[in-house]
Amino acid sequence: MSQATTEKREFQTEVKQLLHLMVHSLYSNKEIFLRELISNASDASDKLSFLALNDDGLYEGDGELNIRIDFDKKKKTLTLIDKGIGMSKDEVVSNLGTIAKSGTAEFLKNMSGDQKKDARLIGQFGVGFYSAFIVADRVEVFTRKAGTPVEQGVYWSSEGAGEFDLGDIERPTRGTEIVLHLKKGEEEFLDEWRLKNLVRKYSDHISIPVMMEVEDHSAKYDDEGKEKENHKPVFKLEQINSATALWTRNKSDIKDEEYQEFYKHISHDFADAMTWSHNRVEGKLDYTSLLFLPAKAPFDMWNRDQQRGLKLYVQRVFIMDDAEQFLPTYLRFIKGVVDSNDLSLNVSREILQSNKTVDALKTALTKRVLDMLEKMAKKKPEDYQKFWDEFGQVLKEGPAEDFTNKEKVAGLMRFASTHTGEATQNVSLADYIGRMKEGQKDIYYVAADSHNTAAGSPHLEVFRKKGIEVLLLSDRIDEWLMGHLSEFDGKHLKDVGKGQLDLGDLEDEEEKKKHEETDKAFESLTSQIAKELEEDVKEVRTTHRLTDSPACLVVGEYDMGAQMRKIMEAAGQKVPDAKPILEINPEHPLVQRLNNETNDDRTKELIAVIYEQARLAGGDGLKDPAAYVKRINKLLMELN
Ligand SMILES: Nc1ncnc2c1ncn2[C@@H]1O[C@H](COP(=O)(O)OP(=O)(O)OP(=O)(O)O)[C@@H](O)[C@H]1O
Repeated sequence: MSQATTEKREFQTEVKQLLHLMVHSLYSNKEIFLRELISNASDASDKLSFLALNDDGLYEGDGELNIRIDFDKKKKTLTLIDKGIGMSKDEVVSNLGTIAKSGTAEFLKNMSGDQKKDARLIGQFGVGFYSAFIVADRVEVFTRKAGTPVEQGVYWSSEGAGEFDLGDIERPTRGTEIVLHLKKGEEEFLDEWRLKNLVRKYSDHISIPVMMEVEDHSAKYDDEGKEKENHKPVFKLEQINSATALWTRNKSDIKDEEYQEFYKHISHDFADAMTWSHNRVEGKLDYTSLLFLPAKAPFDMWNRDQQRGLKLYVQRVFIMDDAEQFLPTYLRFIKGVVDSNDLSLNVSREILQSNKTVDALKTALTKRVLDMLEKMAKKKPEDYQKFWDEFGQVLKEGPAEDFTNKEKVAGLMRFASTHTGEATQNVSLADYIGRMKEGQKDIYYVAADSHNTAAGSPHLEVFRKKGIEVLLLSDRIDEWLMGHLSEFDGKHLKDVGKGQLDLGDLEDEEEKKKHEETDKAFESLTSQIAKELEEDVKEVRTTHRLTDSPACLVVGEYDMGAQMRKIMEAAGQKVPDAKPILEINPEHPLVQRLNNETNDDRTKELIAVIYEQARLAGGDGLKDPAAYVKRINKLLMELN
C-alpha cells in the first residue's frame, strides 16, 4: 500500500464537540471502543455480502469474510482489518468527518454541564467509530471500496482534535484497516488475554469470525512434553468468537448479557435494553424475530427523519437496516432483527411496500411487541411505568394508526387521574373501570394544556362532589387520541368539558326535579347574560356540574375541543369558528347576587367578571386583561 500526498480537512463542528465530550465522559467505559469497531466491521461485511448476492465480482476472489485483530507491543498499535464493503473517498469524508443525525448540533448546544458528563446521554449519539479516540491519540484508516480499482484506496488519519488528513493510496485488498496508536497508559489493549476476553464479552454474537494471532503455547513443548530450549514464540491465527448469529441460537442457551451486547450492536445504544422478546416461528410463516425495547428514548424521537425499523435478514443473510415495513409507526422505538425464510433474497424496499408475507409479518410482530408490553405491565409494573414515561406519547398514536389493535393499545395506556391527584400518568383504563361508581356508564376525562389546568378545571367540581374519578389529560396528543379512541371495554370516553352534563343514573329523581326548578328561576338571567355576551358565547345555561365556581365554559358536543383548537391555531391552521357555551352555577352566591342585582351598570360588570373568570379557569387568556383587573378592583372597592 503506497501512500501519496495528503490534504488537511476540518471536522464538522459537532464532531469536534462530540469527540471532546466522548473522550471525557466515556473514559470509565473505554473498553467499548473495541465493540464499536468490531460492530462497524461486521456491518461492513454484512453490506458486502448483501451486494454480492447480485454481483459476485465484489468479492474480488475472496469470499471468506472475517475480522482480524492484530497488536504490536513495540509500536503500541492495535489494528482491526475487515474484508467488508470499504469506503470511497467521499464516504470516508462524510462518515468519519461529520455527524449525519439532524438535531445533533442543537442538542449539544443545549446540554448542561452535568449532562455533558453523563455517559448515557453521550452514548445516544452512537459512539461508533469516534470512540477509538478514547484510547488512541492517533487513528489511521486505510480503506478501499469493494469493486473499485486498486488506486482508489483512501488514507485517513487524525489525532481527534480539529482536523484530519486525507489522501489517495493504492490498496490491493478491499475493506477497511483501522490502526489505533494507543495513548500512554493504554497498553492493556496490547495483551492477548485481555483482547480475547473483550471480544468474547462484547462481540461473541458477531456472525463472522473474529480472528487474532495468538501465541501457540503448545509449540513450546517437544513430543515428550518437555519445554524446548531456545524456543521462539510461534503464532497462529485463532478464531476467538463463536460466530453464530445470536437469534439463530436456542433461547435457553443465551445469557442475558449476550442479549444486551447484541442489542448494543444493532441499536448503537449505549445503555442496556429494558426487555426483549425472542421467537422462532415455523408453520404458515417461517421466521425468527428478536425485538428489543430500549430503556431510553433517543433525543431525536420526534424527528420525522429519524431512522427506524428492524434489521432484515433473509435465510440468515443480511438484507437491510431500518426496514420500517415490519412494525407500525407507533412502535417505532422498537429495535431488533427479523430473519424470514419466506422472503426472497432479492427483496428490495419497493417489494417490501406491498407484499403479503411482509403484511403477515407486520401483524405478527406488532402482536409480539404488544404482548411483550402487556407482560411487562403485569409482571414488572415499575419497569412498565418507566417505559410509559419514556414512550407513552408515541404509543398514544396507536389507536389512530392501528384499528385492529385499538383496544389492546388502549389497555396499555396510562393516564393521570383525580384518583391519585398526581401528575404521573399511572392509571390504566382497566383500573378506572374497576373503580367506577354504581350507575356510571362512561369513562370521564378532562383535557387541558397543562396538568395543573386540567386538575383545577371547574368541570371537575360535581365529579369531586360525587366521588367520581376523572382522567386528567394534558399531553398535546391527548384530545386527538380521544377522537380516535372513543370507547374502551364497551364504555364511552366522555370529555367533561363538552356538551351538556349528563350524569345519567348517577343522579336521582329528586335531584333532577330540583334542577329543573332552579333552571326556571334563572331563565331571565341566562337570557340577559346571553344578550350581553352575544359576541363571545353561543349560549348561556345553568349547570349543576359546578360547586365552587360561579361559571365555566364548555364546548358544544360536536365542536373541536379547546386543547385541539389551540394546537391547530398555533400550527397556523384555519379552525372553524365555534363559540363556547357559558354555564352558570345557580347555587353560587355571586350568581344569586347577580340574579337579584338591580343596578344595570353593576349587572354588566358582574357578567363580564364571571365570563372572564370562566375563561381564566379553563386556561384561556383574556382579550383585555387590564380591563379585567380594573373591573375587579372596582368591585373590591365597593366592598364594605
Ligand atoms: N469498518 C468499516 N467499513 C466500512 N464502513 C465503515 C466502517 N466503519 C465505519 N464505517 C462507516 O462509517 C459510518 C459511521 O460510523 P460510526 O461508527 O461513527 O456510526 P454508525 O455505525 O453509523 O452508527 P452510530 O453512529 O449509530 O454508532 C458507518 O455508518 C459506516 O458507513
